[in-house]
Amino acid sequence: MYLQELQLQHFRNYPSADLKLGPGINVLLGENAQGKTNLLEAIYVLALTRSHRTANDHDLVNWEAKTAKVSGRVVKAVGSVPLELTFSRQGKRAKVNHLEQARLSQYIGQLNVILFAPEDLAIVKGAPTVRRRFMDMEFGQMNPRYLYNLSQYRTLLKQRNRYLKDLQHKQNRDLLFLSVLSDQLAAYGAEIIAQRLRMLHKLEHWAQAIHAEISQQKEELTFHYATQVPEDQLTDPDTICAALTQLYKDHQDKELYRGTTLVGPHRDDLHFRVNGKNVQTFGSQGQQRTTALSVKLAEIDLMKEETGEYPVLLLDDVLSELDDARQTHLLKAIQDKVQTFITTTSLSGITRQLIKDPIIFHVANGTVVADGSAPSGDPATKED
Ligand SMILES: Nc1ncnc2c1ncn2[C@@H]1O[C@H](COP(=O)(O)OP(=O)(O)OP(=O)(O)O)[C@@H](O)[C@H]1O
Repeated sequence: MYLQELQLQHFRNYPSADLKLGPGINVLLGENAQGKTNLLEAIYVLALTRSHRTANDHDLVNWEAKTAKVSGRVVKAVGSVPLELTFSRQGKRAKVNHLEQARLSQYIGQLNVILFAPEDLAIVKGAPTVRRRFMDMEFGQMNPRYLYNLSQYRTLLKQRNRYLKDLQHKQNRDLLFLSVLSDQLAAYGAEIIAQRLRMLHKLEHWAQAIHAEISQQKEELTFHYATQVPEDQLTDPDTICAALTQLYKDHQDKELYRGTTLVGPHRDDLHFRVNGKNVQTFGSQGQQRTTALSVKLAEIDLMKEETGEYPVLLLDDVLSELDDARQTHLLKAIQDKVQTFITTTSLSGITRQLIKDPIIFHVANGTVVADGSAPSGDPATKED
Protein backbone atom coordinates (compact mmCIF):
# COMPACT_ATOMS: atom_id res chain seq x y z
CA MET A 1 0.00 0.00 0.00
CA TYR A 2 1.04 3.59 -0.30
CA LEU A 3 -0.21 7.02 0.62
CA GLN A 4 -0.92 8.93 -2.59
CA GLU A 5 -1.87 12.26 -1.10
CA LEU A 6 -1.93 13.99 2.27
CA GLN A 7 -3.83 17.12 3.34
CA LEU A 8 -3.43 18.97 6.61
CA GLN A 9 -5.47 21.74 8.16
CA HIS A 10 -4.32 23.45 11.36
CA PHE A 11 -2.21 20.40 12.23
CA ARG A 12 0.72 21.39 14.53
CA ASN A 13 2.61 24.23 12.80
CA TYR A 14 0.87 23.72 9.40
CA PRO A 15 -1.96 26.15 8.67
CA SER A 16 -2.62 23.96 5.65
CA ALA A 17 -0.77 21.63 3.32
CA ASP A 18 -1.66 19.51 0.31
CA LEU A 19 0.93 16.98 -0.88
CA LYS A 20 1.12 14.57 -3.79
CA LEU A 21 3.36 11.76 -2.61
CA GLY A 22 5.53 9.28 -4.46
CA PRO A 23 5.11 5.50 -4.07
CA GLY A 24 8.87 5.15 -3.45
CA ILE A 25 11.12 7.29 -1.31
CA ASN A 26 9.96 10.70 -0.10
CA VAL A 27 12.52 12.88 1.63
CA LEU A 28 11.39 15.63 4.01
CA LEU A 29 14.26 18.06 4.01
CA GLY A 30 14.60 21.09 6.26
CA GLU A 31 16.31 22.80 9.15
CA ASN A 32 15.55 21.91 12.76
CA ALA A 33 12.13 22.72 14.20
CA GLN A 34 10.52 23.48 10.83
CA GLY A 35 7.88 20.74 10.77
CA LYS A 36 9.49 17.57 9.33
CA THR A 37 8.55 15.35 12.24
CA ASN A 38 5.14 16.99 12.37
CA LEU A 39 4.54 15.73 8.81
CA LEU A 40 5.60 12.19 9.72
CA GLU A 41 3.46 12.42 12.80
CA ALA A 42 0.48 13.42 10.62
CA ILE A 43 0.92 10.22 8.57
CA TYR A 44 1.30 8.16 11.75
CA VAL A 45 -1.84 9.75 13.17
CA LEU A 46 -3.75 9.16 9.91
CA ALA A 47 -2.91 5.45 10.31
CA LEU A 48 -3.42 4.95 14.02
CA THR A 49 -5.66 7.89 15.11
CA ARG A 50 -3.12 8.79 17.80
CA SER A 51 0.32 10.27 17.94
CA HIS A 52 3.54 8.52 18.84
CA ARG A 53 4.73 11.72 20.57
CA THR A 54 1.84 12.81 22.71
CA ALA A 55 -1.03 11.18 24.55
CA ASN A 56 -2.97 14.42 24.33
CA ASP A 57 -4.74 14.82 20.97
CA HIS A 58 -5.14 18.53 21.55
CA ASP A 59 -1.38 19.00 21.15
CA LEU A 60 -1.93 18.17 17.48
CA VAL A 61 -4.17 21.18 16.94
CA ASN A 62 -2.44 24.38 15.87
CA TRP A 63 -2.11 26.79 18.79
CA GLU A 64 -4.17 29.41 16.92
CA ALA A 65 -6.99 27.01 15.94
CA LYS A 66 -9.73 24.91 17.53
CA THR A 67 -9.89 22.01 15.09
CA ALA A 68 -7.26 20.08 13.16
CA LYS A 69 -7.84 17.86 10.18
CA VAL A 70 -5.63 15.23 8.55
CA SER A 71 -6.82 13.48 5.42
CA GLY A 72 -5.31 11.38 2.70
CA ARG A 73 -5.81 8.71 0.09
CA VAL A 74 -4.35 5.23 0.49
CA VAL A 75 -3.75 3.11 -2.59
CA LYS A 76 -4.03 -0.65 -2.05
CA ALA A 77 -4.20 -3.69 -4.32
CA VAL A 78 -8.01 -3.60 -4.15
CA GLY A 79 -8.38 0.12 -4.91
CA SER A 80 -7.92 3.46 -3.20
CA VAL A 81 -9.49 4.61 0.06
CA PRO A 82 -9.93 8.20 1.30
CA LEU A 83 -9.31 8.62 5.04
CA GLU A 84 -10.08 11.61 7.22
CA LEU A 85 -9.53 12.47 10.89
CA THR A 86 -10.72 15.55 12.74
CA PHE A 87 -9.49 16.58 16.18
CA SER A 88 -11.31 19.10 18.35
CA ARG A 89 -12.25 19.72 21.98
CA GLN A 90 -15.26 17.45 21.37
CA GLY A 91 -12.95 14.51 20.56
CA LYS A 92 -11.90 12.91 17.31
CA ARG A 93 -13.92 11.78 14.33
CA ALA A 94 -12.73 9.26 11.78
CA LYS A 95 -14.02 8.74 8.26
CA VAL A 96 -13.29 5.97 5.78
CA ASN A 97 -14.62 6.50 2.26
CA HIS A 98 -16.33 9.69 3.59
CA LEU A 99 -18.34 7.60 6.06
CA GLU A 100 -17.96 8.32 9.75
CA GLN A 101 -16.85 5.26 11.76
CA ALA A 102 -18.62 4.62 15.05
CA ARG A 103 -15.55 2.91 16.52
CA LEU A 104 -11.92 3.83 15.99
CA SER A 105 -11.14 0.09 15.87
CA GLN A 106 -13.12 -0.02 12.60
CA TYR A 107 -10.89 2.73 11.21
CA ILE A 108 -7.45 1.48 12.29
CA GLY A 109 -5.85 -0.89 9.80
CA GLN A 110 -6.82 1.02 6.64
CA LEU A 111 -3.32 2.47 6.50
CA ASN A 112 -0.45 0.48 8.03
CA VAL A 113 2.70 2.29 9.08
CA ILE A 114 5.94 1.38 10.77
CA LEU A 115 7.83 4.19 12.42
CA PHE A 116 11.58 4.05 12.90
CA ALA A 117 12.81 6.63 15.39
CA PRO A 118 15.87 7.02 17.59
CA GLU A 119 13.63 6.09 20.55
CA ASP A 120 13.22 2.57 19.11
CA LEU A 121 16.06 1.43 21.29
CA ALA A 122 13.61 1.73 24.17
CA ILE A 123 11.84 -1.37 22.83
CA VAL A 124 14.93 -3.25 23.95
CA LYS A 125 16.23 -1.09 26.80
CA GLY A 126 13.09 0.50 28.17
CA ALA A 127 10.48 -0.54 30.71
CA PRO A 128 7.98 -3.37 30.08
CA THR A 129 5.25 -0.80 29.28
CA VAL A 130 7.20 0.21 26.15
CA ARG A 131 7.22 -3.39 24.88
CA ARG A 132 3.55 -3.91 25.72
CA ARG A 133 2.70 -0.71 23.85
CA PHE A 134 4.85 -1.89 20.94
CA MET A 135 2.95 -5.21 20.75
CA ASP A 136 -0.44 -3.55 21.13
CA MET A 137 0.13 -0.80 18.55
CA GLU A 138 1.74 -3.04 15.97
CA PHE A 139 -0.46 -6.12 16.32
CA GLY A 140 -3.53 -3.92 16.66
CA GLN A 141 -3.06 -2.28 13.29
CA MET A 142 -2.56 -5.67 11.60
CA ASN A 143 -5.47 -7.37 13.26
CA PRO A 144 -8.85 -5.77 14.10
CA ARG A 145 -9.71 -8.74 16.35
CA TYR A 146 -6.66 -7.97 18.50
CA LEU A 147 -7.74 -4.35 18.80
CA TYR A 148 -11.27 -5.37 19.77
CA ASN A 149 -10.05 -7.78 22.47
CA LEU A 150 -7.69 -5.13 23.78
CA SER A 151 -10.35 -2.47 24.08
CA GLN A 152 -12.76 -4.91 25.84
CA TYR A 153 -9.93 -6.01 28.15
CA ARG A 154 -9.04 -2.41 29.08
CA THR A 155 -12.64 -1.53 29.89
CA LEU A 156 -13.04 -4.62 32.08
CA LEU A 157 -9.68 -4.08 33.75
CA LYS A 158 -10.69 -0.57 34.80
CA GLN A 159 -13.98 -1.89 36.14
CA ARG A 160 -12.30 -4.75 38.02
CA ASN A 161 -9.66 -2.42 39.52
CA ARG A 162 -12.38 -0.04 40.67
CA TYR A 163 -14.25 -2.91 42.28
CA LEU A 164 -11.09 -4.21 43.97
CA LYS A 165 -10.56 -0.71 45.40
CA ASP A 166 -14.17 -0.69 46.66
CA LEU A 167 -13.65 -4.05 48.34
CA GLN A 168 -10.29 -3.08 49.79
CA HIS A 169 -11.63 -1.57 53.00
CA LYS A 170 -14.89 -3.43 53.42
CA GLN A 171 -15.45 -5.97 56.16
CA ASN A 172 -18.19 -7.90 54.39
CA ARG A 173 -16.97 -8.65 50.93
CA ASP A 174 -19.26 -9.77 48.14
CA LEU A 175 -16.83 -11.73 46.05
CA LEU A 176 -19.36 -13.09 43.59
CA PHE A 177 -19.27 -10.01 41.35
CA LEU A 178 -15.48 -10.07 41.51
CA SER A 179 -15.40 -13.62 40.19
CA VAL A 180 -17.80 -12.64 37.36
CA LEU A 181 -15.42 -9.83 36.39
CA SER A 182 -12.42 -12.18 36.72
CA ASP A 183 -13.99 -14.70 34.34
CA GLN A 184 -14.73 -12.03 31.74
CA LEU A 185 -11.29 -10.49 32.07
CA ALA A 186 -9.64 -13.91 31.78
CA ALA A 187 -11.52 -14.64 28.53
CA TYR A 188 -10.32 -11.44 26.80
CA GLY A 189 -6.88 -11.66 28.41
CA ALA A 190 -6.45 -15.19 27.07
CA GLU A 191 -7.34 -14.07 23.53
CA ILE A 192 -4.75 -11.28 23.75
CA ILE A 193 -2.02 -13.59 25.04
CA ALA A 194 -2.78 -16.23 22.39
CA GLN A 195 -2.69 -13.60 19.62
CA ARG A 196 0.52 -12.08 20.95
CA LEU A 197 2.16 -15.51 21.00
CA ARG A 198 1.06 -16.25 17.44
CA MET A 199 2.33 -12.90 16.09
CA LEU A 200 5.54 -13.01 18.14
CA HIS A 201 6.31 -16.46 16.80
CA LYS A 202 6.20 -15.08 13.25
CA LEU A 203 8.01 -11.86 14.15
CA GLU A 204 10.77 -13.86 15.83
CA HIS A 205 11.24 -15.93 12.69
CA TRP A 206 11.85 -12.85 10.51
CA ALA A 207 13.85 -10.95 13.14
CA GLN A 208 16.10 -13.95 13.75
CA ALA A 209 17.12 -14.12 10.09
CA ILE A 210 17.81 -10.36 9.92
CA HIS A 211 19.76 -10.33 13.18
CA ALA A 212 21.87 -13.31 12.07
CA GLU A 213 22.70 -11.53 8.81
CA ILE A 214 23.65 -8.22 10.46
CA SER A 215 25.80 -10.01 13.05
CA GLN A 216 27.35 -12.17 10.31
CA GLN A 217 25.83 -15.34 11.77
CA LYS A 218 27.56 -14.79 15.12
CA GLU A 219 24.41 -14.12 17.09
CA GLU A 220 21.08 -15.81 17.50
CA LEU A 221 18.12 -13.66 18.50
CA THR A 222 15.25 -15.34 20.33
CA PHE A 223 12.08 -13.99 21.94
CA HIS A 224 10.61 -14.99 25.25
CA TYR A 225 7.09 -13.96 26.25
CA ALA A 226 7.23 -13.38 30.00
CA THR A 227 3.92 -14.11 31.72
CA GLN A 228 2.66 -15.67 34.93
CA VAL A 229 0.68 -18.21 32.93
CA PRO A 230 2.67 -21.48 33.21
CA GLU A 231 4.61 -22.26 30.04
CA ASP A 232 2.91 -25.63 29.44
CA GLN A 233 -0.48 -23.88 29.45
CA LEU A 234 0.43 -21.27 26.83
CA THR A 235 -1.45 -23.13 24.13
CA ASP A 236 -5.01 -22.30 22.98
CA PRO A 237 -7.19 -19.47 24.38
CA ASP A 238 -9.34 -21.88 26.46
CA THR A 239 -6.33 -23.32 28.26
CA ILE A 240 -4.84 -19.85 28.84
CA CYS A 241 -8.22 -18.64 30.11
CA ALA A 242 -8.41 -21.51 32.62
CA ALA A 243 -4.86 -20.72 33.75
CA LEU A 244 -5.68 -17.01 34.23
CA THR A 245 -8.86 -17.85 36.17
CA GLN A 246 -6.80 -20.06 38.48
CA LEU A 247 -4.21 -17.28 38.88
CA TYR A 248 -6.92 -14.79 39.91
CA LYS A 249 -8.03 -17.28 42.58
CA ASP A 250 -4.45 -17.80 43.78
CA HIS A 251 -3.82 -14.03 43.93
CA GLN A 252 -7.17 -13.02 45.39
CA ASP A 253 -5.90 -12.01 48.84
CA LYS A 254 -3.00 -10.07 47.37
CA GLU A 255 -5.23 -8.29 44.85
CA LEU A 256 -7.75 -7.36 47.55
CA TYR A 257 -4.92 -6.04 49.70
CA ARG A 258 -3.37 -4.04 46.85
CA GLY A 259 -6.68 -3.00 45.28
CA THR A 260 -5.52 -3.75 41.74
CA THR A 261 -5.31 -6.58 39.19
CA LEU A 262 -1.91 -8.20 39.37
CA VAL A 263 -2.19 -10.84 36.65
CA GLY A 264 -2.88 -10.69 32.91
CA PRO A 265 -1.48 -9.38 29.63
CA HIS A 266 -1.24 -5.82 31.06
CA ARG A 267 1.51 -7.18 33.33
CA ASP A 268 3.33 -9.36 30.79
CA ASP A 269 6.61 -8.55 29.10
CA LEU A 270 8.66 -9.55 26.09
CA HIS A 271 12.32 -10.49 26.54
CA PHE A 272 14.81 -10.43 23.69
CA ARG A 273 17.70 -12.83 24.07
CA VAL A 274 20.94 -12.86 22.12
CA ASN A 275 22.71 -16.23 22.27
CA GLY A 276 20.43 -17.13 25.17
CA LYS A 277 21.14 -14.03 27.29
CA ASN A 278 18.67 -11.21 27.92
CA VAL A 279 19.94 -8.39 25.71
CA GLN A 280 18.35 -5.71 27.91
CA THR A 281 20.58 -6.69 30.83
CA PHE A 282 23.60 -8.31 29.22
CA GLY A 283 23.72 -6.95 25.66
CA SER A 284 26.26 -4.44 24.38
CA GLN A 285 25.02 -1.18 22.84
CA GLY A 286 25.67 -2.70 19.41
CA GLN A 287 23.68 -5.85 20.18
CA GLN A 288 20.83 -3.77 21.53
CA ARG A 289 20.80 -1.61 18.39
CA THR A 290 20.92 -4.66 16.12
CA THR A 291 18.05 -6.23 18.06
CA ALA A 292 15.90 -3.10 17.82
CA LEU A 293 16.57 -2.75 14.09
CA SER A 294 15.94 -6.47 13.41
CA VAL A 295 12.64 -6.38 15.27
CA LYS A 296 11.48 -3.26 13.40
CA LEU A 297 12.59 -4.59 10.01
CA ALA A 298 10.88 -7.92 10.74
CA GLU A 299 7.63 -6.02 11.14
CA ILE A 300 7.68 -5.15 7.45
CA ASP A 301 7.49 -8.85 6.56
CA LEU A 302 5.02 -9.64 9.30
CA MET A 303 2.65 -6.89 8.15
CA LYS A 304 2.93 -8.07 4.56
CA GLU A 305 2.06 -11.61 5.64
CA GLU A 306 -0.79 -10.56 7.93
CA THR A 307 -2.43 -7.93 5.73
CA GLY A 308 -1.30 -8.85 2.22
CA GLU A 309 0.26 -5.39 1.71
CA TYR A 310 3.56 -3.78 2.58
CA PRO A 311 3.19 -1.01 5.18
CA VAL A 312 4.37 2.58 4.77
CA LEU A 313 7.68 3.31 6.52
CA LEU A 314 8.38 6.48 8.44
CA LEU A 315 12.05 7.09 9.21
CA ASP A 316 12.43 9.91 11.68
CA ASP A 317 16.02 11.01 11.86
CA VAL A 318 17.30 7.45 12.04
CA LEU A 319 19.81 7.14 9.23
CA SER A 320 22.39 9.30 10.95
CA GLU A 321 22.07 6.99 13.96
CA LEU A 322 22.93 3.84 12.02
CA ASP A 323 26.36 2.66 10.96
CA ASP A 324 26.96 1.59 7.35
CA ALA A 325 26.13 -2.10 7.86
CA ARG A 326 22.84 -1.32 9.53
CA GLN A 327 21.97 1.36 6.93
CA THR A 328 22.56 -1.21 4.20
CA HIS A 329 20.17 -3.67 5.82
CA LEU A 330 17.53 -1.04 6.18
CA LEU A 331 18.07 -0.11 2.56
CA LYS A 332 17.87 -3.71 1.33
CA ALA A 333 14.68 -4.33 3.25
CA ILE A 334 12.82 -1.36 1.77
CA GLN A 335 14.36 -1.22 -1.70
CA ASP A 336 11.75 -0.83 -4.43
CA LYS A 337 8.91 -2.30 -2.44
CA VAL A 338 7.99 -0.01 0.44
CA GLN A 339 6.85 3.59 0.36
CA THR A 340 9.21 5.44 2.69
CA PHE A 341 9.30 8.88 4.27
CA ILE A 342 12.64 10.10 5.56
CA THR A 343 13.23 13.26 7.58
CA THR A 344 16.64 14.84 7.37
CA THR A 345 18.35 18.19 7.77
CA SER A 346 20.78 17.42 4.95
CA LEU A 347 20.85 15.04 2.00
CA SER A 348 24.55 14.41 2.33
CA GLY A 349 24.11 12.09 5.29
CA ILE A 350 21.87 9.70 3.45
CA THR A 351 23.25 6.60 1.75
CA ARG A 352 23.62 7.33 -1.96
CA GLN A 353 21.52 4.37 -3.07
CA LEU A 354 18.77 5.19 -0.65
CA ILE A 355 18.08 8.50 -2.29
CA LYS A 356 17.75 6.88 -5.70
CA ASP A 357 14.88 8.74 -7.43
CA PRO A 358 13.41 10.30 -4.33
CA ILE A 359 10.76 12.97 -4.25
CA ILE A 360 12.14 15.77 -2.13
CA PHE A 361 9.94 18.03 -0.06
CA HIS A 362 11.43 21.23 1.34
CA VAL A 363 10.05 21.94 4.77
CA ALA A 364 10.34 25.43 6.26
CA ASN A 365 8.33 27.02 9.03
CA GLY A 366 5.14 25.03 8.54
CA THR A 367 5.18 25.07 4.75
CA VAL A 368 6.16 22.24 2.47
CA VAL A 369 7.07 22.45 -1.20
CA ALA A 370 7.79 19.52 -3.50
CA ASP A 371 10.89 19.53 -5.64
CA GLY A 372 11.39 16.98 -8.42
CA SER A 373 15.11 16.74 -7.78
CA ALA A 374 17.61 17.55 -5.07
CA PRO A 375 18.84 21.13 -4.95
CA SER A 376 21.83 21.67 -7.21
CA GLY A 377 25.22 21.62 -5.56
CA ASP A 378 24.05 19.25 -2.85
CA PRO A 379 26.81 16.79 -1.98
CA ALA A 380 24.53 13.80 -2.53
CA THR A 381 23.77 14.71 -6.14
CA LYS A 382 27.14 15.88 -7.35
CA GLU A 383 28.18 12.51 -8.77
CA ASP A 384 25.08 12.17 -11.01
N1 LIG B 1 0.25 22.55 18.16
C1 LIG B 1 1.21 23.30 17.56
N2 LIG B 1 0.87 24.48 16.96
C2 LIG B 1 1.81 25.22 16.34
N3 LIG B 1 3.11 24.89 16.27
C3 LIG B 1 3.50 23.74 16.85
C4 LIG B 1 2.57 22.89 17.52
N4 LIG B 1 3.25 21.81 17.98
C5 LIG B 1 4.53 21.98 17.62
N5 LIG B 1 4.71 23.12 16.94
C6 LIG B 1 5.96 23.67 16.37
O1 LIG B 1 6.46 22.75 15.42
C7 LIG B 1 7.88 22.88 15.36
C8 LIG B 1 8.56 21.54 15.50
O2 LIG B 1 8.35 20.83 14.35
P1 LIG B 1 9.02 19.38 14.18
O3 LIG B 1 9.02 18.65 15.47
O4 LIG B 1 8.31 18.75 13.03
O5 LIG B 1 10.51 19.80 13.82
P2 LIG B 1 11.53 19.10 12.83
O6 LIG B 1 11.50 19.83 11.54
O7 LIG B 1 11.28 17.63 12.79
O8 LIG B 1 12.88 19.45 13.58
P3 LIG B 1 14.09 18.52 14.07
O9 LIG B 1 14.94 18.33 12.87
O10 LIG B 1 14.73 19.39 15.10
O11 LIG B 1 13.52 17.26 14.64
C9 LIG B 1 8.32 23.73 16.53
O12 LIG B 1 8.68 24.98 16.02
C10 LIG B 1 7.08 23.80 17.40
O13 LIG B 1 7.02 25.00 18.09
